[in-house]
Amino acid sequence: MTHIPGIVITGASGRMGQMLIKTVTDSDQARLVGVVERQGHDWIGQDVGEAMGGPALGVLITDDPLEAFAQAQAVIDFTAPEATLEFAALAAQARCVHVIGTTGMSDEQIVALEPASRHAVIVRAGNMSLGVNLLVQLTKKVAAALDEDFDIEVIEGHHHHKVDAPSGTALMLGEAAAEGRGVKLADVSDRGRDGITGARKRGDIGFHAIRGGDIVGEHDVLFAAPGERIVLRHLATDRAIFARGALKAALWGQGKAPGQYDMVDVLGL
Ligand SMILES: NC(=O)c1ccc[n+]([C@@H]2O[C@H](COP(=O)([O-])OP(=O)(O)OC[C@H]3O[C@@H](n4cnc5c(N)ncnc54)[C@H](O)[C@@H]3O)[C@@H](O)[C@H]2O)c1
Ligand SMILES: O=C(O)C1=N[C@H](C(=O)O)CCC1
Repeated sequence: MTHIPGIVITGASGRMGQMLIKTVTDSDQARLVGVVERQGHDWIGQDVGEAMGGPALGVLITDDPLEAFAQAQAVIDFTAPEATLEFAALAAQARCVHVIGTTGMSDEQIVALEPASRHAVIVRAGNMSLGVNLLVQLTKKVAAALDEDFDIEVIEGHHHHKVDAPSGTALMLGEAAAEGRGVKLADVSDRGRDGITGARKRGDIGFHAIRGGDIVGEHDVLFAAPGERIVLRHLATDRAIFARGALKAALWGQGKAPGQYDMVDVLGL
């Protein structure tokens, strides 16, 4: 019996799914024990290595998540909100650590994760990279140090396939800025201005989304005052940074008490 945790990757054919499969198979700290795709996908039943255009990995792609989770100690899930909710219940049933990278979840969907987190560890973050999670801490500090003479705007850019806006990362940065200022983001959030909007409201936190080409993920937090500006910036150039963070979270979660955690917990920031 090996103590190396067995990992299941959901959304196997996706941009992040394939990156996660590579990251787990390259690691000597984890074993790939299952991969899941949605029902009807043409990868179902194939060996995942061959489906990805490489050598066989001895792991067949399934559309039965519970069967896969039952063999595993952790599930790494970068899919879509409805799928993630279903996987949370099944991962809890299998007592697997559930690492959630999926973004675009509504407030109601986030609340709906609560029952699963009473039985299993959930680590959820809109961005699993070390750099962004450090930027979140910096944003909180800078926002706490400056007053409302500094207008805060979060500007993000992603590839043209991305379906949700603002990005999960932009929302993390907005939350951090609001927390630093001691306000609730919901009370000050101003998303994507268009038309005769009137002058900017003092204290608002603005969000803007660029979508184009193959941008992996770019985030600026702008603090703009009369006469000076500060820009905090993170540029992702390789999805491997998200996959490495997710694997770290899956390993960190082993043996932890059931509950909801984030990358600040995992990275000890
Ligand atoms: N937290 C982070 O660090 C981070 C980083 C990158 C992407 N993301 C998020 O991860 C998610 C996926 O991004 P992507 O670019 O890989 O998208 P993608 O569209 O390339 O991949 C999503 C995959 O999920 C699969 N899927 C959907 N429903 C499913 C179901 N019910 N069962 C099994 N598989 C299912 C799809 O078939 C697809 O293969 C998005 O929400 C994105 O914002 C988060
Ligand atoms: O490619 C994506 O989609 C990404 N999503 C996350 C977000 O919404 O912030 C992280 C960056 C890449």
